[in-house]
Amino acid sequence: MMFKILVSDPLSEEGIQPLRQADNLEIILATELSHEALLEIVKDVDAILVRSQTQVTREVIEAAMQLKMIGRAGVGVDNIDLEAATEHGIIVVNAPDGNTNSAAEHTIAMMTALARKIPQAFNSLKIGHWDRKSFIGVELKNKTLGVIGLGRIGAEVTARAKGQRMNVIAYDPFLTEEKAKKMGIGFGTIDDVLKAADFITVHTPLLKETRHLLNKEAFEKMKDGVQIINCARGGIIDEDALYNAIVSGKVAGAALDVFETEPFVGHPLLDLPEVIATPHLGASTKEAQESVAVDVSMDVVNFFNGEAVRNPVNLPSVSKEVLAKIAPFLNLAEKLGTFLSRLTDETIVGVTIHYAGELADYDVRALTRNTVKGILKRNLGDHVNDVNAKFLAERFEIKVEEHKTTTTKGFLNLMTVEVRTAVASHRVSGTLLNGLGPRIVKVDDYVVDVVPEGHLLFIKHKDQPGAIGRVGTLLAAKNINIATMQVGRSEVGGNAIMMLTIDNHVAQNETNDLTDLVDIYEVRVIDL
Ligand SMILES: NC(=O)C1=CN([C@@H]2O[C@H](COP(=O)(O)OP(=O)(O)OC[C@H]3O[C@@H](n4cnc5c(N)ncnc54)[C@H](O)[C@@H]3O)[C@@H](O)[C@H]2O)C=CC1
Ligand SMILES: O=C(O)CCC(=O)C(=O)O
Repeated sequence: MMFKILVSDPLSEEGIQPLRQADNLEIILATELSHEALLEIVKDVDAILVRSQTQVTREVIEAAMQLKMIGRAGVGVDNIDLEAATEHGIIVVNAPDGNTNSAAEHTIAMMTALARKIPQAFNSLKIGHWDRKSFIGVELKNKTLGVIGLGRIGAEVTARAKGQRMNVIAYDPFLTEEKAKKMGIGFGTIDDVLKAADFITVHTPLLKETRHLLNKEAFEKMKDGVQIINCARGGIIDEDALYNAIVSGKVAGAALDVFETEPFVGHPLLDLPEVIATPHLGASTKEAQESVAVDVSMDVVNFFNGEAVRNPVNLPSVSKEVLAKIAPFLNLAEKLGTFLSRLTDETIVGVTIHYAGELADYDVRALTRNTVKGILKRNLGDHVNDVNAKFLAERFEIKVEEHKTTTTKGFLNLMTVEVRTAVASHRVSGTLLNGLGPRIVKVDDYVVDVVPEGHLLFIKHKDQPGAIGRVGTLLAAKNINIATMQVGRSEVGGNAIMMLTIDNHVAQNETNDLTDLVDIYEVRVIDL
């Protein structure tokens, strides 16, 4: 099968070689598209690869009827509507490591250029002035750099700033005093950083919590003559507040690579001599562009070959080691979900998954997703997948819970899934038997031993002589061949179940006359 991959922002040609080499991918290079042209071209593509220009909005996602994947060759995914992608079951991947170094180097270059007024001096020289008085700078040595956001780039900037003999103080919600000590930097609240720093650089994502993190109040807390660097995302700084803080003399200078609205042209900030700027060039190096394009292309190749992706944004990533351990259970998890969804016609309001034995040691989130996917498939078919399973469960107000216990009776591993409706609950347990594969070992209170595969008939009956024979005779009359049969009962003469595997699918209504038989209460067709 061929998949169409739209590359709608300029990506390094060397970097997209993995796409070109894949024989199931057709690449469409179409950059600088108008909004209308983008809406048209996405209609039949299977994946879109972007940098930061293309706005992958809900409208674009909803116009792309075949879309399965969005790849961001870079870190920030604020140009992609993640909620809409997740809702539509579209996986979003990014390339979080490939441009870290370039962005950190750009930050240091901007800070140095700012401190020494290099762009301003160059502009002056270009128009014929040999002016050595107007461009007195400051040294970086012994100045304090405040780093807000100590992730990949923030940490690289910190290491380089220390090389410049700067003191660094950082704030990040995940930074501990111990870690700061180990890194040889100061640790504090955001206010401590704002108050202490001579230079402040931001390296957070743009989130609700970080929008306008540097606003009027924040500038008021800073030292007089502070200088600001932003090579992360435009909206982190309130540009109007920055403008006022520069004009008032509070802020001595700002180096900006990113802006609230891009392209950023004709803005009053650009008229201020204290401001230097680049047009979002943090990641614009040959090395970074090649690296991010390779990373995202490899994930596209993996995805369309049915393999796990390395850098999912709207799915928790699973390490290779964890995946190797849980992979054999993924199929079992989905089958248990599918099985349970067929045991009731009532609305499911809750799902609890008990992981026991060796499963208790694993990161089982992928198994939970697969179980929920199996449950929802009955009504949603292909509309539910790994990406949107939990999202859809939330939307349908189905409460999903996980429990773990290291002890199991008789099994090395056991997954028990319970679904609750307003009137009843049902449980099914499954295990992976060493060398024998998956088995369903319990349904509600009945112990069974069934391979979860193919076409099943689940029959509730009364434990009476003749019940099984009557079912066999009627199925034979319908030319339905029984491949295997399991029987379980709660007590002699009490309620019992039969689980039959049959050779071909039968429709539920073809089994209606089975319930007319004496002592047969309920028949459910389950295709696994
Ligand atoms: N100018 C450019 O071309 C480039 C810009 N970027 C941008 O740089 C930023 C940082 O990227 P990475 O370091 O790769 O991301 P990262 O995810 O490794 O680090 C972000 C850090 O920000 C911290 N953070 C989140 N909320 C915070 C808050 N309220 N206050 C303080 N810290 C907070 C997080 O805990 C995390 O440690 C992103 O916005 C990314 O989009 C990245 C590459 C190139
Ligand atoms: O693609 C680019 O050049 C921008 C990179 C960027 O901003 C990011 O990775 O977050």
